Amino acid sequence: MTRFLALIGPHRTLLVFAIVSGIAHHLVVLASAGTGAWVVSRAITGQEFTGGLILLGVLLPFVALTPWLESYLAHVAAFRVLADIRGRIYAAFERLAPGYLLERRSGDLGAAAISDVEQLELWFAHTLSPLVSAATVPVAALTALGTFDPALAGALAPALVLLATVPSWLRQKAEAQGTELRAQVGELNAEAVDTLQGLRELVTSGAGPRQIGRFRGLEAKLLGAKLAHARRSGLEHGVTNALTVFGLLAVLVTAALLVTRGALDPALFPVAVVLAATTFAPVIAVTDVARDVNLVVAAGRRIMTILDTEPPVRDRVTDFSGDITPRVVFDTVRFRYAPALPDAVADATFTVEPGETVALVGHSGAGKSTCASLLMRFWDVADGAITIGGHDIRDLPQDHLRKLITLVPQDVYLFNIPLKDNIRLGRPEATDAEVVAAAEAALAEEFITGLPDGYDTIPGELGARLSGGQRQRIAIARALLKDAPILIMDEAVSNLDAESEQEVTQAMAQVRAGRTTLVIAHRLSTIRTADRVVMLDDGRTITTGTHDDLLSGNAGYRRLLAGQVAGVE
Ligand SMILES: Nc1ncnc2c1ncn2[C@@H]1O[C@H](COP(=O)(O)OP(=O)(O)OP(=O)(O)O)[C@@H](O)[C@H]1O
Repeated sequence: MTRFLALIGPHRTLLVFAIVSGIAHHLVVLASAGTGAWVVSRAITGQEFTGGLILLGVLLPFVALTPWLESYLAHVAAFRVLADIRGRIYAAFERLAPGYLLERRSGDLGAAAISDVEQLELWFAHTLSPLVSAATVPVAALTALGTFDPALAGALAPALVLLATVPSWLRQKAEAQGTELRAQVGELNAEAVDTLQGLRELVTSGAGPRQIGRFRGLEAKLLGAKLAHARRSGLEHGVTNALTVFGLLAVLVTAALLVTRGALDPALFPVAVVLAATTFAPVIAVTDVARDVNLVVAAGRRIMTILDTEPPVRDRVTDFSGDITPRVVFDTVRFRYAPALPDAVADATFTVEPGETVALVGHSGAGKSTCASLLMRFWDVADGAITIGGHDIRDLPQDHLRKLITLVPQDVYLFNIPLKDNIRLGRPEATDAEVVAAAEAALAEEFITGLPDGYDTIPGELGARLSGGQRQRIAIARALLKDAPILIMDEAVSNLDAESEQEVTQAMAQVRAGRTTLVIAHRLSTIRTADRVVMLDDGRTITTGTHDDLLSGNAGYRRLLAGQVAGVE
């Protein structure tokens, strides 16, 4: 929680004003309740009380104004801090992508960014200020009671002290419950996202009822965690109430004894009782929120785990200037995804000359996509080096590297924003005319203008309203617009119909022209048009050459292409 205090940063002043308003609120309530009781006792005993009434008149507007101010300022500060924390989480996602995100479920990460952060509102808007009030206001009340008679303060103090310690009695249990509950919420969220993403597969394979069963199981677990939380919270609530009554009774009895012995002015009797009653308010306010602080702690830990995770790659340099020749060299590159796993790339050695197209081929699992990821620096090589224009890519800032490279992936991701904005993703400042030119070159213009909303069409989540071939042409338009000198294309393995395939191939030829291109190729039509072919097997470069040379001289290559080339088996 202290780490979260450090995040308050620029919103500190707002929170300080909220806390001051909170203290003022409790003091004003204390003063007006005391004054009210004094006025009543003066009225009953037939004494003058006009001064008290005037004071009440002055105090009452502040009784309304100060809690409003406290709540408003604390919420403004809290919402701003939450927005800052979310910004940090999104930045962390970007820094950690894609390695860390592959290990975590996206629904669970979404829950951390949204509902865990939301949970922190309790701390910033509802706990901090009451905590300070609870620590200061009772001191003022005890001092006032002490001036009437020290025995009154002595009667009230034990209950107050005990009350303040209630949240710590079951702290360990509460923390474990909070951790369990927030983890269950994350799990349920992850399952919901997973189900929605795989809904088509669930429906077509008749696995819907099984999935509903899984949901019920998770719901039951969440319910169990919530009930455990509610039982402990209820117990603490009961104890708090009992201690409050005990404290009030102690003051009541002590005040009555003092009055009987003539040690306390009877007119102060109601004042003492009302003061004691009001003193409990800020302490109870804190114990009320403290019952749920375990959830805040758990949510905070989940958030901090994300913020504290080391990114898989770090910039060794922050600055780079100068031109780079787009010549890509893989020099005895070795890489594995985790220490316990075998090498995904064991010895990749090849060059892509400026403007040349190299097709990277190999059986499934040979390490083709890993090579592309290493070139994008999603991970750093374990041994060997990848250089661009003679510069080790680890000596280029990631921002700079990613400006040099465009990726056209297999599974094109389209955002649920207009197509024109999807196309200008890599160059947001591009004009509409430039977007149209890129779409034309990618052979996407015709189908886009044929849509009712044209370039303003929202493609649906993940581009669901477009065909596979259309999504690929949008990705190619994106790449053309970004205009990076190096292109990585991960060719889709999914079958396109002959017409779409031809259009995508033509569009690819446009975007490849003049660029250093590495194509992860599956189709013979693509491999044939490449200048050279690099064949990987088990993470190693086993041969390079032109398609024709390899076809005539390499049995492994022929086996790889068997079925795609007439006469090759
Ligand atoms: N994120 C990952 N974590 C762990 N292992 C991985 C990961 N991604 C790939 N691998 C493993 O690394 C090896 C190389 O995978 P890669 O995806 O690079 O092969 P590929 O040649 O691109 O295959 P395909 O043509 O099927 O896409 C495989 O054994 C694969 O199981």
